[in-house]
Formats: sequence, C-alpha cells, structure tokens
Amino acid sequence: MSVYTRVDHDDLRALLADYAIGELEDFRGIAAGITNTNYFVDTTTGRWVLTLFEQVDTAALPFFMQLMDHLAGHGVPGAHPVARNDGGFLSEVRGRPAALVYRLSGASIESPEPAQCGSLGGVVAEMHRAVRSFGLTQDNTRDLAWLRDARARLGTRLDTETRTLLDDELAYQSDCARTCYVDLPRAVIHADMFRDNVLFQGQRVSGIIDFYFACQEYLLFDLAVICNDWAYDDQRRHLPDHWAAFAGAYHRRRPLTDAEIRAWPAMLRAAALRFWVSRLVDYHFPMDGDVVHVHDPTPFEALLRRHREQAPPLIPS
Ligand SMILES: Nc1ncnc2c1ncn2[C@@H]1O[C@H](COP(=O)(O)OP(=O)(O)O)[C@@H](O)[C@H]1O
Ligand SMILES: N[C@@H](CCOP(=O)(O)O)C(=O)O
Repeated sequence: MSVYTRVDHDDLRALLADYAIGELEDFRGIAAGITNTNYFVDTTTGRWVLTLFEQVDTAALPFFMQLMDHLAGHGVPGAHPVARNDGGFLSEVRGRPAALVYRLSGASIESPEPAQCGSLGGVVAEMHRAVRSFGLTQDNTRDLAWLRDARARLGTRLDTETRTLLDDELAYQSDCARTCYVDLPRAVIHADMFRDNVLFQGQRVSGIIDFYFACQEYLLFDLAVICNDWAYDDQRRHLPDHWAAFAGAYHRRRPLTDAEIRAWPAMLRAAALRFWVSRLVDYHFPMDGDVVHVHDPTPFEALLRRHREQAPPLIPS
C-alpha cells in the first residue's frame, strides 16, 4: 500500500514528544507497500520511517521489534527500530500500534543484476546465522491453515479450473509437510523478501525492510520466495545467472543440506502458492484506504503451474 490511515502534524508532534529525535520538520505518506501505512518523517536530527500497523497481529509486534533490533546488533543491514524515552519500541497513533525505524539509505531495484543477487545471498545467509542466537519465536500467520481458510473464503469467486489447481496444490503441500519437509532446518525467517523489501547502494545491499511477516519457518522458504521474485523476469523466464549468484553466495556461508536440495521443487511451489493466494485475497477482499496498491495474483498462478511441470535446481551446477 499504501496509506490506510492519514496522520497530521498534531499526531506527529504528539508522537515525537515520546522520543529524543528532535522536532518535526517534514513528513509524507509512502505509496509503496501493501500491508501497513508508512510515512517518511524528517526531524531536526535525522530521517525516519513511521509505520502504523494495519493488518499485523498486534501480539506479534514486540517480536518484530526485538528481531529487527537483534539483527541490527549482529551486523545484518536492516530497518532498526528507534527506542522511545521509556525504552520501548511501540507507540500508538490514531488508535493504531505504531513504530519509528531509522530510514535506510539506498533504493530497491526492479531489475537487479547477478552481482546484486550475490550480495543479497551473503546477507540472507548472515541473517539465517544471526537468528540462531535470537530467543523469541512467532508462528507463521500465512501457514497452510491460513491458506485453507483463504481458499474457503474465496470459494465461488474462483472458476472451476482455478479451484481445482488450488485444491490440488493444498493437498500436495499438506503431504509435503508430513514427509519431505520434516527434516528441513527451521528458524526465524523474513518470509517476504521481495525486491521491494531490499535496498541497495550500488551493488551492495544497504538494508532489508518490512520484517512484519517474519516467523518460525523453513529457512528454505526464504530462498524460494527470493528465487520466485528475483530469478524470474516479467515473462516468467528463469534467470539462471541471477539465481546462481544468489545461491552460490548463500551456500558458501550457510551450506544447504541434502534434505533442502530434495525439498526444493516443492518449496518453490509452496512460496508461489502462498503469494498467489494472499494476492487473490487482497484482490477479492480489498481494504479501504487513501492510496491502496494491490498486486496482480496471476504471475504467481503462472509460476506455480510452471514449477509443477519443472523447477530449476537449488544449487546450479
Ligand atoms: N527503514 C526504511 N528505510 C527506508 N525506506 C523505507 C524503510 N521502511 C520502509 N521504507 C519505504 O517504504 C516502502 C513501504 O514499506 P514496507 O515496509 O514495504 O510497507 P508494507 O509493510 O506496507 O509492505 C518501502 O518500499 C520503502 O520505500
Ligand atoms: N510481497 C507481497 C506482498 C506483501 O506485502 P508487503 O508490501 O507488506 O511486502 C507480494 O508481493 O504479494
């Protein structure tokens, strides 16, 4: 999205009274994003991003804040929450839970080069290592149960062919959860590492943002999300050099296991299914807002169909 909730000068002045980051200079709504309301906020001491949480499970917010803080403390470049005067990270604005994070420099890249994918591979591996010492956990709110529930809500809005694909893939993924996924390493993952959630300065990652789907999951799921978004072009053609650069850099820092190599084709399907379904829900049940940005579900349906025919290898030879 998106700006679902409009804030004004008074809201921001009241908010900033709880932080030691100076006086308000400027602010503006951010059109990008889907889930939350975001504003750039400039003060006399620096530049920040204010997020008002719209659809996030509020009980999980302390987890997200602690995770971002933990990763920043372990050298993973990412959005870093600003502490309030009372030491907490969470505030309230217009009745919504809210947080201020440091505004990172750099910009997301629509058409990354292999070298940029390589930089990301190193950062994601470091992130997957850094979470080993993170003590908190959080369930995946977009798990199989959520997908099944979404399928029921979508019901007759989908045509018969689409429903058949969805039902068949849900059955396949339920089976995988009992079989080929059982031995996969799990930890806290980002779970939404699309190109718009990674900022670059030149060839190097300058920061990862939007940790609000982070959860305890298969590490391999992060890689599948990344492969589907970063290693396919607009016509859904695989970009083997992009994937080789990412996977090579990742594998050097966090060697992939045999179980992960075996589960890879199924996990690529799981990641395509997850975002196909959430985009279908956003499309058929849009939320109200000032500026709302909805992603097209069809590329993920096409990608899922493609992976069901043939998937690229996890580690290119
Ligand atoms: N810490 C940050 N530093 C710089 N830009 C940011 C930061 N956080 C968010 N943004 C900007 O805001 C946009 C939307 O943020 P995002 O967290 O992806 O929103 P949503 O949760 O709604 O998806 C991003 O695409 C980016 O341009
Ligand atoms: N990345 C997802 C949408 C999730 O919303 P976000 O804007 O919070 O990342 C997609 O592309 O479907």
